Amino acid sequence: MYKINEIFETIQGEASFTGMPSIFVRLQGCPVGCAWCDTKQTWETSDTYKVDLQKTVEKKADSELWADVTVAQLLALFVEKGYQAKHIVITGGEPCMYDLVPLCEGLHAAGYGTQVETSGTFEIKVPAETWVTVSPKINMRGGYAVLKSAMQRANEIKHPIAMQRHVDELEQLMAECGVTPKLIYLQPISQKAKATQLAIEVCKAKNWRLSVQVHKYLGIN
Ligand SMILES: C[S@@+](CC[C@H](N)C(=O)[O-])C[C@H]1O[C@@H](n2cnc3c(N)ncnc32)[C@H](O)[C@@H]1O
Ligand SMILES: Nc1nc2[nH]cc(C(=O)O)c2c(=O)[nH]1
Ligand code: SF4
Ligand SMILES: [Mg+2]
Repeated sequence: MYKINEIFETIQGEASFTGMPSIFVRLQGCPVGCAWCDTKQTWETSDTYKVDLQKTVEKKADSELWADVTVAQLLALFVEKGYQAKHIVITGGEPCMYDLVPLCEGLHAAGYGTQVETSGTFEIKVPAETWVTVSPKINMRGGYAVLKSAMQRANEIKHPIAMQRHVDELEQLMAECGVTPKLIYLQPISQKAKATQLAIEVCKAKNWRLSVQVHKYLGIN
């Protein structure tokens, strides 16, 4: 069983898979507490907010309602909804609070590809084929050993920034971990003009990439 906050089909709006039709599976629960988090409704897993799967699918606005769902139920739902996307983005909340191997293996067996969005604060339990996007939450939780193994497993790094300090922290983390990722994205926090300008300048200077949360500019999920 996985606690699910919402499921929807959309266009991936961040990092390497930007533009890819995707089914998003947003898991409930995150103890990390980033001040600028855009999905705070996923933090709590209190039973008070437990509902049926159908209610999480019908959501018109963000809410803390969540449902317990099996992999088989999820696959049946994708068919029932007529979703065409073959790329599944597992996000949250913090999806790596869960063992994602059964979920990803079930999805792969049904012909889907998988991507996981994680903060690197929990051990990443996914099959080798899963694309892992690490958005490292530095000094937040989980400790250095966990974050280091996440940095080593990452297929891409996506780092939200608003000020130079955030860039410095990322560089220090990569140096300490001894990793030089091929794909490093800077993502301006909350479409702020100053953050966007800084991200553009740093990307040019360091030959990194920009990720601008395209879905927010389009006003879609
Ligand atoms: C909501 S998080 C969920 C997955 C996981 N907990 C994580 O932090 O990677 C998905 C992505 O959105 C980023 N994010 C969250 N709030 C943001 C904001 N206000 N502006 C830009 N990116 C944000 C996170 O850093 C992460 O890359
Ligand atoms: N379109 C779209 N792309 C996304 N990429 C990462 C998202 C997330 O919330 O993890 C997200 C999201 O919520 N919507
Ligand atoms: S780790 Fe991800 S979901 Fe959790 S508070 Fe930070 S951005 Fe939000
Ligand atoms: Mg989002």
